[in-house]
Formats: sequence, C-alpha cells, structure tokens
Amino acid sequence: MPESILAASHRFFNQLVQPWGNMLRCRRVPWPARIPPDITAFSHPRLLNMKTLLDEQQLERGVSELAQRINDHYGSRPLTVVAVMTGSLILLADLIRRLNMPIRVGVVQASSYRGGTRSGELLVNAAMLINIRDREVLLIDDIFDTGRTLERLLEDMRQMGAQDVKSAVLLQKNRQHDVQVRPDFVAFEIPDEFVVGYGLDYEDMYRNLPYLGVLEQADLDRHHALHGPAIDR
Ligand SMILES: O=P(O)(O)OC[C@H]1O[C@H](OP(=O)(O)OP(=O)(O)O)[C@H](O)[C@@H]1O
Ligand code: HPA
Repeated sequence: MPESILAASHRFFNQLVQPWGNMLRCRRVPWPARIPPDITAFSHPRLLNMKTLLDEQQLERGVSELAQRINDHYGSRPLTVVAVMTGSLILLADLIRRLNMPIRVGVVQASSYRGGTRSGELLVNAAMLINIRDREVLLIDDIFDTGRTLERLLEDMRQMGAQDVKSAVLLQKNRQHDVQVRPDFVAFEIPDEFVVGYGLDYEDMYRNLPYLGVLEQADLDRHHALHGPAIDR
C-alpha cells in the first residue's frame, strides 16, 4: 500500500531531520560562551584577573618552610593543632600533611569580617573543639591582621587548660596591629591590602582561588555588580 503523505513526512523527519537536529543541538559551543557570564566571573579563578600577590608555587614553598620550622620546634612531641575556621581550612590541609609528629586536629570558629573588608564584632564558637587540657596546642590561622582574633583565641585556649599554646599563620600584614601578641610562626609578611584566595574570603567567596589575590576597588565594583550590594553587618 502506498505510503500516506503524513507517514512519509514523519519518516523524513525521523530519519533525516531529527538526527541532524540532535547533532546540532549537542554540538560543542566554544567555551566560555556556553557559561553565563555571571557564573564564569564568580566561579572560574583564572578569569578573575585579580592582581596576584602570591602564586601557587610561592604558597607551596611558604607552607613547606612553615612546616619545617614547626617540625624543628616540636620534634616528635605530640601536638594538638587547632584550626581557626573558616579561613584556615586550606592551610590546615596543606600544613598538617607536612608535619611529622603525632597530631590531633580540632577546630574553632571565629568570625569578625562578616561581609566586609573591616573587622567588626568578634564571634567565637568553640562547640566543635576537642579536649585540649594539658596538651601542647598550635593554633593555626590564615592571616594576622588587626591581631584581635588570635589574641582572643590564645587566651581562650589557655583558659581551657592547654599546657602550652603557640600560633602559626600563613600571612602577617605589615601594619600597626591592635594587640601586643604576635604569631610564633609566620609564612609570609604581606602589604596592608585586602587579600582573597587560599581560604581567605570576601563575603564568603573566593576561598577556592588557588593563589592569593588582592581585591582592588575594580574587583570590588565587579563583585557587587555581579552579586548585589555589600552585605549589611
Ligand atoms: O587579625 P584579625 O583582624 O582578627 O583578622 C584575622 C581573622 O579574620 C579572618 O576571619 P573572618 O572573621 O573573616 O572569618 P572567616 O575565617 O570565616 O573568613 C581570618 O580568617 C582571621 O581569623
Ligand atoms: O585581608 C583579608 N582578607 C580576607 N580576610 C581577612 N581577614 C582579615 N584580613 C583579611
């Protein structure tokens, strides 16, 4: 029986047109055109074009040297490392894998830069901290800026009965600090600029940058154009 016009057009569509349509629809559009610009600018570190203060190799060398000095100081004595969340999470992972003594790891959360580039009220949450009584404790943090966070946490650890408390930071800003105390181990001294990456954030973003970048005014403007006005604290 001869094919109806309708059946023939279905066959034509199914066998010839649709496969081409599928191929065209699945064809690879050159990257990054496939990704909406707001997502690219936020999530792809290479496209941010931020001024780099320390690149990945420099950070790796700095952390290795920091670990070496900590190993030299403690030798094989057991150590309780207390990481100050959230900023120190990348440093924590990279540093403890280079430490040779028996280690326990605890965390404490401290936050005072909620949504800005200036320090505000310091909130500390030690609910998840492990027992540090009679232990040698090493507090680790990403940055020593005003110094208020470290001063407060050193005091808290002593109050909790630690036998000894020292501190190690990735970065110390070259500025007048608000406190007398200084970190015992420092990987890098940096200029007094607001930095992000390698754990450090602005409005909880940019912690995943593998390098340390300077957040300049143009970056702040672009950030707020993409993500809305500065968060009220
Ligand atoms: O020397 P200071 O002036 O006290 O600043 C240093 C602290 O500030 C940052 O924490 P933030 O409050 O931004 O919280 P976060 O770790 O969650 O980013 C950083 O991680 C340090 O803990
Ligand atoms: O320069 C900084 N960047 C990010 N977080 C910070 N917390 C204190 N100083 C800084």
